[in-house]
Amino acid sequence: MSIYIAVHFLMDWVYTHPNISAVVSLTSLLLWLSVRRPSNIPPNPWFIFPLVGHRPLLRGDPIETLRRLRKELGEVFSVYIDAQLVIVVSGMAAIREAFLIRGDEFHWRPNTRTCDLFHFGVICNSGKEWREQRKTTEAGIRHISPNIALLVRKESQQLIKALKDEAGKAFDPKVLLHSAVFNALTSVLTSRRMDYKDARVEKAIERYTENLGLFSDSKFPNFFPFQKFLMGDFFDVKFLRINMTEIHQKVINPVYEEHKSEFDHEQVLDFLDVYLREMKAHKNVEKTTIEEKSCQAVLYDLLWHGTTTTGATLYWAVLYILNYPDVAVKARDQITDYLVQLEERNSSAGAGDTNSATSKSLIELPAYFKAFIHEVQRCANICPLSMAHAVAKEKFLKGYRVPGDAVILPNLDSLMMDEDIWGDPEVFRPERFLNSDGKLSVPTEFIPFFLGIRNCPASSIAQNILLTNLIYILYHFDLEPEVQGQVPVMVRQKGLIPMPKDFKVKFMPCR
Ligand code: HEM
Repeated sequence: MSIYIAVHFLMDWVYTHPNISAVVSLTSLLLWLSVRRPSNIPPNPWFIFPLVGHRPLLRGDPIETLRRLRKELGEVFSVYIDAQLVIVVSGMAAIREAFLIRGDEFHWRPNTRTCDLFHFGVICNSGKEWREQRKTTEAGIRHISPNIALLVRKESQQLIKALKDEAGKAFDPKVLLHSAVFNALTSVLTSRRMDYKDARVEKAIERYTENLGLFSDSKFPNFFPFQKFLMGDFFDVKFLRINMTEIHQKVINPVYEEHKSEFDHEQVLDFLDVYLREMKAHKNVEKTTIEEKSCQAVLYDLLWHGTTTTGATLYWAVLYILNYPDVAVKARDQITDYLVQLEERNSSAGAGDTNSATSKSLIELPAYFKAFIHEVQRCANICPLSMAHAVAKEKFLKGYRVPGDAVILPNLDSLMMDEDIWGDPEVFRPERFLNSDGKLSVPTEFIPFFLGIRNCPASSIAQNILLTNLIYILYHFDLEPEVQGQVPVMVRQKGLIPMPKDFKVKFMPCR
């Protein structure tokens, strides 16, 4: 009887307040739409907040949360960030299946706002367009590979000079290390050297870092479907665009125009020359994306991603050297012996250049030093979620449905920091990469440059820059903390490329 009265009362109220009823019904429908989940998608935390999904769970340290969710939900799980379904793929078996064995299906990039902005280059492209850009990018990198070591070495010597200018002073080396990488990349890719004092270098680093922050920032509208229609710049999209335009105008376009006006078929020297040659070859090809704006966008991608990733790794390496002086001494002893041997070998062979640690094969480098670099990359773990992937249309992975509009994240953190693989993943211990004969031994799960058709196409350039700069830094300097006895703490900050908290260090020349 009481239910009958309540229903009757409700209907009466709806009848007399039609506007309020419509608003309440619409709001309820929207709330219901925002918490409903399609069937058979990978498991996700049962409680979902209306409109923001699982976003509140990811506040704090999102990587820590994903580690916990992996334990609770398994190797393929999902979370909702606002209205966007995000599928996280963890562990070697699932990562191999999706991105190596079925790489073609899982190579796509999601249709997010960020990818909209960057879609002419290689990083954010998919399908046929991506294949064209990727092929040309790989051809360009292959073409320059014989010269990489020499050019990188020259740039490293400039870095050592710049560090000697700061000798004995406590300073934050972040910008200088990123500039060193940026300069090495412009030199290798475009044959143009930029000086540390060139204002464009510092500006480019500043803009690249800001853009990375905007990408990483949780308020960025990638996952909010209605943001496109909002007025103003709530989500910093215009800010991101202005930054990109500035880098294009100050760095990319001038160097592109110079190359274009000087292009000589007979003298294809660097990456840009290779791209220009391909543009000529594709001149009469219908619907090709090998064109001017893509060339500029690819160069932007390489400089941006290359500088931020490799610069971050070097910054972490300096922090590890400060925190683990014994490891640094051991690595340096090996490097010193190695450089002496190389010098002797070169002088007995009559070679003019005796300082050419890296123009010789990097394979000859001492095992412990290489193990040190591997351990820096593992612990720095600078691409914990690699980059966002997608599928063109619905697929199944490990029995779960992967809808065409889902964002898919390869959880590289699940490999770099897995207790089952490393035993003590939180400990910095280069020896883990050495076998019982003292030779370098790298587990297959160590894939900082990812795997499959979408792996990092420039891992050889990145490794060269890392090894060469660290050889020279260890060889030329003792590193000391700003205040004797107070070593900077190793706190990981949030972000797409997690950086340590800013710190200061003294570079004390030892030769
Ligand atoms: C320590 C340094 C570096 C690390 C750890 C690193 C790691 C990665 C990873 C994990 C991916 C991801 C793939 C994905 O999930 O799609 C990637 C892609 C990429 N990397 Fe790197 N990278 C480094 C340095 C560089 C450098 C120096 C360059 C350029 C000179 C570069 C150019 C690229 C490009 C263009 C892609 C996109 C490839 C594609 O979408 O097909 N990387 N890198």
